[in-house]
Amino acid sequence: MSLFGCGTIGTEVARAFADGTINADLVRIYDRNAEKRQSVVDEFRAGDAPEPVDDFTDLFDGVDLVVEAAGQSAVDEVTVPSLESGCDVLLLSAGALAASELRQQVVRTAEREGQVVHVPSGAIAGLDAVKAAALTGDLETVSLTTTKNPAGLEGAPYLVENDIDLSALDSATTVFEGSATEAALAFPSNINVAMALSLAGIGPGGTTVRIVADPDESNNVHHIEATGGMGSIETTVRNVPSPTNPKTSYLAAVSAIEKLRTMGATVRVGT
Ligand SMILES: NC(=O)C1=CN([C@@H]2O[C@H](COP(=O)(O)OP(=O)(O)OC[C@H]3O[C@@H](n4cnc5c(N)ncnc54)[C@H](O)[C@@H]3O)[C@@H](O)[C@H]2O)C=CC1
Ligand SMILES: O=C([O-])CC(=O)C(=O)O
Repeated sequence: MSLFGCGTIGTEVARAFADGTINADLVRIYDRNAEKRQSVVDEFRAGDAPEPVDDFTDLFDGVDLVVEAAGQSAVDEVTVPSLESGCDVLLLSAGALAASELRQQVVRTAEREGQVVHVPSGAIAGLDAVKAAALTGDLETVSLTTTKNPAGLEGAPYLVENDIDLSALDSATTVFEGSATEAALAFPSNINVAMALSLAGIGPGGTTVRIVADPDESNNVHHIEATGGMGSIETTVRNVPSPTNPKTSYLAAVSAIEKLRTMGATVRVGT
């Protein structure tokens, strides 16, 4: 496998290769920041380390899967070339697929090339049930309410464009309501989970998203509600943020690791 993105999630994923949790080889790594590449190499014993490359197109040769853990712009750059080079992809920055043109291009390319696009559950719980409910054809509503400390939302384009100053908040405040499509553009680094939920359920146009900034909340909280002919589903995850990136829940990295680990497992539990 190869890794695109050596930040918070990429480093945790690399550690899982280094300590044998994932029973496969990490062959090459890429990040636009050379220091980040080197710090991932340093996670490995000499001789076992992946090769750091400074051009992402060098990730593909002889590799079966590329893990993207960088950002929405990276999904745009790397997904189609990976698929065309015979690699499956695992996308953490799934919100990029809110752009329907890219989503269609990715799906068409994967179909044509016979490759697979993996979107892990990431920082949320319940995609197994939502997927099964969607299969019945009568899943009616799916909503996600995400509550983060202002530190986990800072810098989002929607807040900047609308002059929303989170430092002025003294209580929980809804800062955004809209579809998952709108949320992915408004909060590209905060709400990739909404796209995973959309792809599992009723699509990004029909999935509704509410984002709450709460100065008294220290966790990244994701509450899903889904209703339909099968009954109703509710899940809440209260995630501990990653120490190196408060936007990113620690569970997101572990979810990707578990996805990669079970690709080679004999017993695979869950939908
Ligand atoms: N699906 C999910 O549940 C979750 C997804 N995410 C997403 O996963 C991605 C990674 O998250 P973190 O590791 O916390 O971010 P991070 O900011 O800690 O690390 C990202 C790394 O990617 C590199 N990078 C970014 N864009 C790049 C590009 N276009 N080309 C080359 N290198 C690039 C940066 O230099 C940095 O080292 C983000 O897009 C984040 O929004 C985060 C949390 C949950
Ligand atoms: O890690 C989280 O809690 C969710 C997140 O940032 C995302 O989906 O982009």
